[in-house]
Amino acid sequence: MTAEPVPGDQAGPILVDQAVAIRTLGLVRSYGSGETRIDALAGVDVELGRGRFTAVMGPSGSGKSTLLHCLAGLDRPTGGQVLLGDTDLTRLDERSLTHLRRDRIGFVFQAFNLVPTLTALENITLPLDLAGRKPDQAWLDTVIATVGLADRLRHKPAELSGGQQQRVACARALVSRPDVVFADEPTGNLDSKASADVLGFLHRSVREFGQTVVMVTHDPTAAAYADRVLFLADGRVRSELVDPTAESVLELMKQLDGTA
Ligand SMILES: Nc1ncnc2c1ncn2[C@@H]1O[C@H](COP(=O)(O)OP(=O)(O)OP(=O)(O)O)[C@@H](O)[C@H]1O
Repeated sequence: MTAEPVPGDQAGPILVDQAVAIRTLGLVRSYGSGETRIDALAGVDVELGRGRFTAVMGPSGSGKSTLLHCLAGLDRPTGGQVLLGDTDLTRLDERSLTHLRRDRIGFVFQAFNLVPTLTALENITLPLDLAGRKPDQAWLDTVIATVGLADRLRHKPAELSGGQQQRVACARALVSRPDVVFADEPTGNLDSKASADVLGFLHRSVREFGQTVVMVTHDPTAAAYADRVLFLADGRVRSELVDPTAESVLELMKQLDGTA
């Protein structure tokens, strides 16, 4: 592990652990003010490992999506810091944040979010096209082969099944080799076979390509694909499991429910 100071940090140098892809310090996201104020995140300190698959779970309203959106630079926290490597997202202006999302972050959403008028291949290469970058052909071929879409590349999203569409979205997220891929309920709209395909692919991207993946899910079976599961409650990290199984996740969910 090597460490280096974070440039420009007012509270003094923070050591950056190179094994950590992204970390938060005292992360707060509040909505509203006065009596109607809601702290969606009420002080979250987490370190998410590089080349690791982390799942985020917790009851509805516990802050999972808010955390994911703050980590991915899609939402602005009201307090604390988000450090992607040595970049503090909370200090970036909108333009820099847009570039950071384009160049260093990949997304997979529950609703696939593909462009309907583009083919599967055009959807996959869209982030690179928008950035004016040429795809690394060997890497593109590897990603397409891994998601098993080689014979579907000329199809438009409406001609693909939900599972195939989500595999296109996964390939699109990976093709620029982002620092982190964020997946928000990626299997929420899929049947169990298609879910297993998508989760298997995310898992392989971590194991074989060293990708860092952070996924929000309600499903213990999905969480079991991760290396680590964080459990949120009331905007805070309440507990965690390393090397989870569906059974150990379910068991901890029951315990946490009982003590809520
Ligand atoms: N734009 C907003 N304005 C006001 N309150 C919000 C907003 N977005 C989220 N919240 C509130 O913040 C809290 C956390 O919401 P969040 O969507 O992060 O929870 P979640 O754990 O992802 O829930 P779910 O599992 O239902 O998707 C909730 O109480 C929610 O109502």
